Formats: sequence, C-alpha cells, structure tokens
Amino acid sequence: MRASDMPSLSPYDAVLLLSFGGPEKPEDVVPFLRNVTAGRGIPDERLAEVGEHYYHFGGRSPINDQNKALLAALREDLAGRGVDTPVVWGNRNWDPFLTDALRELHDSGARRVLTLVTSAYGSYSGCRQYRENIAASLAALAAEGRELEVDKVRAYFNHPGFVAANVEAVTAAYERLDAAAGDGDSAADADGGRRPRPAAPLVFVTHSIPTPMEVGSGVETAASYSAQHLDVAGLVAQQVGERLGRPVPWELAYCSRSGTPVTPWLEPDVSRTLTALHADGAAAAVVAPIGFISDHMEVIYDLDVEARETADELGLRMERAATVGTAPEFVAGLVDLLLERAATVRGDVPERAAVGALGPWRDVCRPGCCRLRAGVDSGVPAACQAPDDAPAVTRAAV
Ligand SMILES: CC1=C(CCC(=O)O)c2cc3nc(cc4[nH]c(cc5[nH]c(cc1n2)c(C)c5CCC(=O)O)c(CCC(=O)O)c4C)C(CCC(=O)O)=C3C
Ligand SMILES: [Fe+2]
Repeated sequence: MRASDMPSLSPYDAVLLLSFGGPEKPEDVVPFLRNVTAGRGIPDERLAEVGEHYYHFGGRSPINDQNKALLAALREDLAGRGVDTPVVWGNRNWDPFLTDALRELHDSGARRVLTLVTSAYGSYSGCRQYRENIAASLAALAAEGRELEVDKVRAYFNHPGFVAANVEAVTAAYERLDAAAGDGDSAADADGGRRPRPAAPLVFVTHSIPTPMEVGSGVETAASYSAQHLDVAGLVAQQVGERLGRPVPWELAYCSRSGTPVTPWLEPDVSRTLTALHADGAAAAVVAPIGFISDHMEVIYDLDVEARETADELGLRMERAATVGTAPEFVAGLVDLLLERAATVRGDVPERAAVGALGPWRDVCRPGCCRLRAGVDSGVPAACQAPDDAPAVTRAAV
C-alpha cells in the first residue's frame, strides 16, 4: 500500500464518541434527570415515573457500559486498519461530561476533534441538541484559554453498516420466533412437506418526539425524523423478507412519549400497534428498535417490560430484535464514516455510502436544520453548522 492509500484520520487529532449519559447508582438518578430536562418543562409526575424505570434496574442505566463497549470496538477496528488516533468518550448529561472530555483532549495536545454521536437519526434530540452542547462546551473551554475545533460525522441511519446490522438482528429475531414456534406452527402436510408459514408482522420502534420537533427535523434536510425511519424500515423489511424467503409486513411505532398531554407527539405507541395487530389476527410479532443503537433504558424498560407486558396480556408472542450495539458491520460502518469525513476535509472526494432513497446526509448541517420547532430560532448557539451567510453554492456542497 502506498503511504497515500493508508487509512488516516488526519487532520483530526482525536475522535470523540458523544452520547447521552446515564446514572450509575440510585443517588445519581434525580441529578441526572435534572440535567436531562433542564428548562424543558417535563412534568414532575413524568420525572418520578422515569426515575422509577431507573430504580427498577437498581438505579443504574446500561447505557454507560454499552458506550464503553462501543468505544473499545471503535478503537479495535481503527487499530486493525493501522490508525492510532485516540478515541475518547463524553456525555451530554452525565459523567464523563463532554466539557471534561474535550478539556482532557486539549491538555493532551489535540486541537481538531471529530465527533460521532450515538444517535443515528436527525432531529433536535439527535442532532442539534448535541451541537448546542458542543457549542456551549467550546465556549466554556475558550474562556479557559483552550481553543478547539470540533466537527461532527453525518447522520448514519442510512449508512450501509447500520442497515446491514439491523437486517442481521431482525433476521435472527425471526429465526428465534420460528424455532420457538416449533412444529406446532408449521403444520406438516399429509405428504410431509411444510406449508409456508405466514410471516409474523414486524414492528419497528423508535423514540417518539413532539410533532413540532418532527416538523423541524424536515427543514433544510432531505427528510424528517419519521421519514428517515420509514426509509430504513422499508429497506430492512425488504432485505429480511429476502433472507426469510417470504414477504414481511411491517409498521413503524413509537415509544417513550413524555411531555405534557397538550403537545402532540408522534404516534402510534408500540402497545397500541401490538393491540391492533393482535385484533387483526396476528399470533406473533417481531419488535425491532431501529431508533436506538444500543439496549438502553428506552429499550429495556419501554419495550422489554412495558410492550412485553402488553403482548403477554394479549397472548401475542413477541420477539424483540437486538439493537446494533457493537455488531461488526455497524462498527466498521462508523469507522468508514470517520475516515470518509477526514478524507473530505483533506480535500479528497471519498465515496459517501448511503442506501435507500434519501442519499447521504450533509456533513455540515444547514443553519435552520433540526430546530426544536420549525422556523423558531431559539438563539442558542449550535456548533458544526454552516454559517448563516454561507453562499447558496457552498450550502449545496456541504
Ligand atoms: C429522539 C430521542 C433520542 C434519540 C435516540 C438516541 O439518541 O439514542 C433519545 C435518547 C435518549 N433519551 C434518554 C433518556 C431520556 N430522554 C428524556 C426525554 C426526551 N427524549 C427525547 C427524545 C429522544 N431521546 C425527547 C423529545 C424528550 C423530551 C424532551 C427532552 O427532555 O428533551 C428523558 C426525560 C424524561 C422523559 O421525558 O422521559 C430521559 C431520562 C436516553 C438515556 C437512556 C438510558 O439512560 O439508558 C437516551 C439514549
Ligand atoms: Fe441537524
């Protein structure tokens, strides 16, 4: 390999895995929830209820261990490609905090950092809010005399690595469902042949968001949050159907609604979808949390406890597909994205892999994208976006 063909993250000095954070012990739960909801008017009753979800699991979220595992997997994949750029981890809402992670990077000599957020889709919660946090951290560090430049990797919901890992996970869930069904469900014909079993419906699930946030996610982007999910869902269902040799009927449902009842959020809730499918005659369903990259609280509580309870009450067999976690296709896809961005910044023109109908997401967000509500500038500065006065031609290119 020529030196110029060696994979490289230059000009970046470090990679930052940026995530949500979660409590480690019961005493962390309330302060963590205060950080999460600072200024956003989540009713106290909802906070107490969410606190209970954490106490149900000993006051500890699984998300930190999952991020540590992803961090290790990213380092290993990069090392396997001969890239020794450091990869560190920081969170929006809990220790290790973003500002501390960036300060440590600066103190170790890093000046240019490439960030990867643990949200695959674009919306205020998955994109701009992280970029606001980055802007606030950079301002705090600049006030300490520490100057850093941070870029963010494009949204990766339609990257082939993420989609392939979901296809694997959903196919495996169907295989478990089939194995559990045994011969009782696949009645043998008189001649010993098997009648094709109708495929159980596939319910894709993601985090619900308020309708104004959904509208804001579709401004200055190729598709809104829900449309991004519909694109991925259609691809995954089709590829799983090909793997199973029978078409898979699918729907998109939501979980984890919060906020006040007066604000509309994306619907239907997963439990309502399961109830409707059962009423339509389904005996089993596969639930696939494509909106999440690991089995954190929304998945282990809202799906594995709540939705399963609904399914059990209905007498509906439910098989929950794994999240992508540290699946090799997913991790390799993330590393491809890091290398792609570095190459672009160096002035190369790398392949920008994307599957589905929407095309690769912009590397640099447009100024108005992913607002809390469409058209309303909150005045909170966000990093990793084009300047307001960027000429139209530059905007189209980013
Ligand atoms: C789109 C989206 C993702 C993206 C998917 C992703 O990035 O993975 C996500 C991730 C997460 N959300 C998480 C936890 C919480 N989210 C909350 C609140 C909210 N989320 C929202 C949306 C999202 N959230 C919204 C519109 C709200 C209400 C307004 C607000 O407050 O912004 C609240 C407050 C109480 C409540 O209202 O439920 C909590 C505790 C955790 C940690 C889990 C753990 O600890 O294992 C993770 C990864
Ligand atoms: Fe955005």
